[in-house]
Amino acid sequence: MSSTPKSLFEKVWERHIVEDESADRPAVLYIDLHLVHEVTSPQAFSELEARGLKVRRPDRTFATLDHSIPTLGPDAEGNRPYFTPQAKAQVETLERNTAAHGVKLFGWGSENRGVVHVIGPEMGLTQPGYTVVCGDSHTSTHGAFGCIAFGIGTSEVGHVLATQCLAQRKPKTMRITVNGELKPGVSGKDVALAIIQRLGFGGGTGYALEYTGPVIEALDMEGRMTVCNLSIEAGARCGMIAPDQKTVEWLRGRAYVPADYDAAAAEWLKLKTDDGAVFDDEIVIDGSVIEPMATWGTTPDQGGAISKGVPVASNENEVKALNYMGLHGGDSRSVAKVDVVFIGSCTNGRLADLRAAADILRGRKVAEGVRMLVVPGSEQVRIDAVAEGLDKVFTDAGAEWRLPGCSMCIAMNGDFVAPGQLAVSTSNRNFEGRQGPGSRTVLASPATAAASAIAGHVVDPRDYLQSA
Ligand SMILES: CC(C)[C@H](C(=O)O)[C@@H](O)C(=O)O
Ligand code: SF4
Repeated sequence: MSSTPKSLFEKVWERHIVEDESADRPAVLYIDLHLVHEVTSPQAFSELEARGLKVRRPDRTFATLDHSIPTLGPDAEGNRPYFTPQAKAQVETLERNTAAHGVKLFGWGSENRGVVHVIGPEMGLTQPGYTVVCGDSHTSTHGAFGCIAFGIGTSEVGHVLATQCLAQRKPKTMRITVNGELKPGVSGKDVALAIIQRLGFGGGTGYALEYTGPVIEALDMEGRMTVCNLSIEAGARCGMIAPDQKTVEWLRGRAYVPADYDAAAAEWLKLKTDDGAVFDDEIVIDGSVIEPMATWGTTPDQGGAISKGVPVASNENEVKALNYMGLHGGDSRSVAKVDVVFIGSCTNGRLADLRAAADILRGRKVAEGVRMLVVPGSEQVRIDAVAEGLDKVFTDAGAEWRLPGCSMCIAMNGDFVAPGQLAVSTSNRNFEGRQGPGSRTVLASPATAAASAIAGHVVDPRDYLQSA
C-alpha cells in the first residue's frame, strides 16, 4: 500500500491544518512560531485590546526591535538617537504591548536583539517542519530550515495573536532545482539573484517554492537563508529547503531547540519531498554558469552577471529603470561611481556574510569618497564578529561599524543613502527610493559590495579575493 508521493510543502502544510479549505473558505492553519516587530504590530495589539482579547500563545510569540531603531548608540544621558518621534513611539509601544501580554521581547539590552529573520534561526526558535509567520515579507527566510514561513499583514498579525491560527489558501508549488557546482567566488546571493532574474519580478506569484539540487545542498545555512529570503522578490509567498544534516548541526545547541535534540533531529530529517511528488511548475537552473551578479535596474530581477556589463534596454520599463539608475546600456559596470556601500540586512547580515566582506577588505582601504556602513544582523552576530576582530578589519578599512538593525536596507531609522547617490547594498530591495528619497540601489553579495567599496565602482569580486 503506497500513498501518493508528497512534496515537502504538502507534508508541512497538512500537519498544520485545523480546518480544511473549501470552495468558499480558506484553510485554517495552526502557527508554530509568530515573530513580531515594532512596525507591523501596534495596530494588531490595539485591535486585540479593543476586543478584550488576550494573546493566545505568548509562549509561541517573540518580539524584537529592528526596523525603526537607530544603529548608533545612546548619548551620555542614555538617550537613543531615534530618527523620528514615530520611530521612538513604535519602540515604546512594542515594549508596552509585549509587557502587557507576557510576550518575550528581545529589546534594548538583550544579547539576542536583532533583525527578526536573523534572530529566529539564531536562537533555534525556527525549527524544521514549523509554520512561521511575521508581519514582514522576508519571513520566507525561515524556509531555509524546512518551514512554511511567510509574511502576513497587520490584521493577520492580530488574528494570529488572538488565535495562533491563520486563514490561508493553499498556494501552488514550484520546484527550483539548481544543478552543478558553483564557481569559486560565487555565493548564495548570486544564486538568488540569478533565480529571480530567471523567474522575473512576479514570476513566483501564487507559489510556494522549493529549492533543491546539488548547489542548494552545497550552500551553508547562511547561503540557504539568503536564497529563501529573496523568494518574495520573485513574488513567491515562501520558499523552502529540505532539512539535512547541515541543518541539524547548525541548530544543535541553540537556546530554544528541543531538549531531546537527537530525537527531534531524526524527525526533521524525514521532512523531504518524496520521489514522484508532483509540482505545479518546475524550473531547472545550471549553477555552474552563475557568475557574481549585480542588479542594474529598480526591481530585483533586473540584474545580471557583472562581467556582462549594463544591458541595453529592451522595453520601456528597462529604459525607465536605467534612467533612474543613471546607467547606460552597453557600458561596463565599472563606469558608474559608487557613493555608498551597505553590508547588512536579513539577506546578508550574518556572520558568514561579514566574514566574506572582511576577507576582501582585510588590509585594504575603502576608496576615497565612498561611505561604507557595516551593520550586523543581530547582537549575536555583532558579538561574534568582534570576537574575531572583524569590526577592526572594517574600521581599519574606513568603514562605519554599527549596532544591529535593518538600518540602510529600509532607511526609516536615520541610515539612508542621499538623493542621487548610488549604493551597492547586500539587502534585497532596489525599488526607487528604497534606501532614501532619490537613492539608487545596486543589489549584490557581501563580497561584491566589499570589492566595490575598494574599487569605487561595481566590480567582480573574484579579482579581489585574497587568502585570509
Ligand atoms: C516594514 C515591513 C512591513 C517590510 C516588509 O514587510 O518587508 C520591511 O521589512 C521591508 O523589508 O520592506
Ligand atoms: S533587513 Fe530589510 S528586508 Fe529585512 S526585515 Fe529589515 S527592512 Fe525588511
